[in-house]
Amino acid sequence: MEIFKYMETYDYEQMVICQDKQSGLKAIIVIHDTTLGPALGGTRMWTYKSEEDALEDALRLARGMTYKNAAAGLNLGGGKTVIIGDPKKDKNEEMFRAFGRYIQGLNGRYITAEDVGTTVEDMDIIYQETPFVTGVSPAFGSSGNPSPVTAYGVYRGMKAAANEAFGTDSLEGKVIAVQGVGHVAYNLCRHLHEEGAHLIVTDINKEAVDRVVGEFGAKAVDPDEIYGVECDIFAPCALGAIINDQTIGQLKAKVIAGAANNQLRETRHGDAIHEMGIVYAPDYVINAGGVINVADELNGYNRDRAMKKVETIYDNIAKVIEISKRDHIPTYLAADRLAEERIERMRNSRSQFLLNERHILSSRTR
Ligand SMILES: NC(=O)c1ccc[n+]([C@@H]2O[C@H](COP(=O)([O-])OP(=O)(O)OC[C@H]3O[C@@H](n4cnc5c(N)ncnc54)[C@H](O)[C@@H]3O)[C@@H](O)[C@H]2O)c1
Ligand SMILES: CC(C)C[C@H](N)C(=O)O
Repeated sequence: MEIFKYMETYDYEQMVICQDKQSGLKAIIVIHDTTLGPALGGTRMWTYKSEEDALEDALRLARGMTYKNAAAGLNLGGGKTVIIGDPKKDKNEEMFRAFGRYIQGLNGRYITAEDVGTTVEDMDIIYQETPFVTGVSPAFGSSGNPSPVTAYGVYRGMKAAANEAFGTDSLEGKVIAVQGVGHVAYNLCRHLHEEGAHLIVTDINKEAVDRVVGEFGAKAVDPDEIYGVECDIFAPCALGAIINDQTIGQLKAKVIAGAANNQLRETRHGDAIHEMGIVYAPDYVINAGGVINVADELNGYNRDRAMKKVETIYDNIAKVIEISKRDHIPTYLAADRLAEERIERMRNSRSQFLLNERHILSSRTR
């Protein structure tokens, strides 16, 4: 990859390569845009096939956070970290302490939280080195694990998308295919089951599948089968790029609404599903519940206030669908316009992020 060319094309601000030999830390922090405020985005730990793959993931995810935070109406920019390694085998305390020191070195330009492969316990370790971390344990006055809140936001957004496709936002009796039943999707399945939906699920982790089969009466299928199952709604809740040339032709759903980041491999895949008449709830709009929740920590966490804002994901998805219909454009493009217009308006009234008291997580105890 020609890094500067890529960064220039999508207007990235900064990339930090972090290496700590003793702990084995190999991390890439990417700050995409701080027009709206400090870059808030989670830390993913994953076994990438190559450094190139890790770099590309970090870049794509960081830019996604800029759009997510802007579309959610947060005064935050976008950034993300990937740590190269196996979250089941390669973690140690020194690694997250070392990573915390790198974050501290950015002096508030980047604030982290959980993502795939990282946990509240990891955030607690980072917090020993820097206040610029959210999703820390409630014992510190924090909001804890963002996944259940993300799940609730996805559930609300799914209802808004269903309203467009089926003329009712009730999910009772709907068949919903869920790809990946990890932290977010387990909680999503609970909401869907409580509303009377029928679940078809898959995961590469058998234990995760067994849990939702046992608790919510879900039917399990193999990972490759999930795209082609007969269903009303497809909920991608694993990793990104799963709407692509290989999968689109298999899809039977009328709605795509799930938690995964970067679901479209390329924008042309968003055009294709639009032409097929599928109502697509743009990933970064529907999965903003977690970041809305952790962002509230910056004001001294208040769960009621955070949940009220998460409720607005229903309205945000409805608004994106309305713009899509009004302007005859796919929903992914409508969401991009919403986010870009907000950033542009703010860019004209202020430029770069400056640290002020509101961004210091002072309400917590150490
Ligand atoms: N956790 C959050 O609050 C949050 C917020 C916004 C977006 N997201 C996104 O939602 C997605 C899920 O996040 P999570 O926190 O639940 O992660 P997780 O790691 O707990 O769950 C992901 C699940 O997907 C499974 N999986 C991976 N590859 C798969 C495949 N090919 N087929 C089937 N299953 C597969 C994993 O085994 C795991 O159980 C991610 O894309 C994440 O970036 C998460
Ligand atoms: C909780 C958030 C800061 C990060 C989350 N993983 C997301 O992608 O939105």
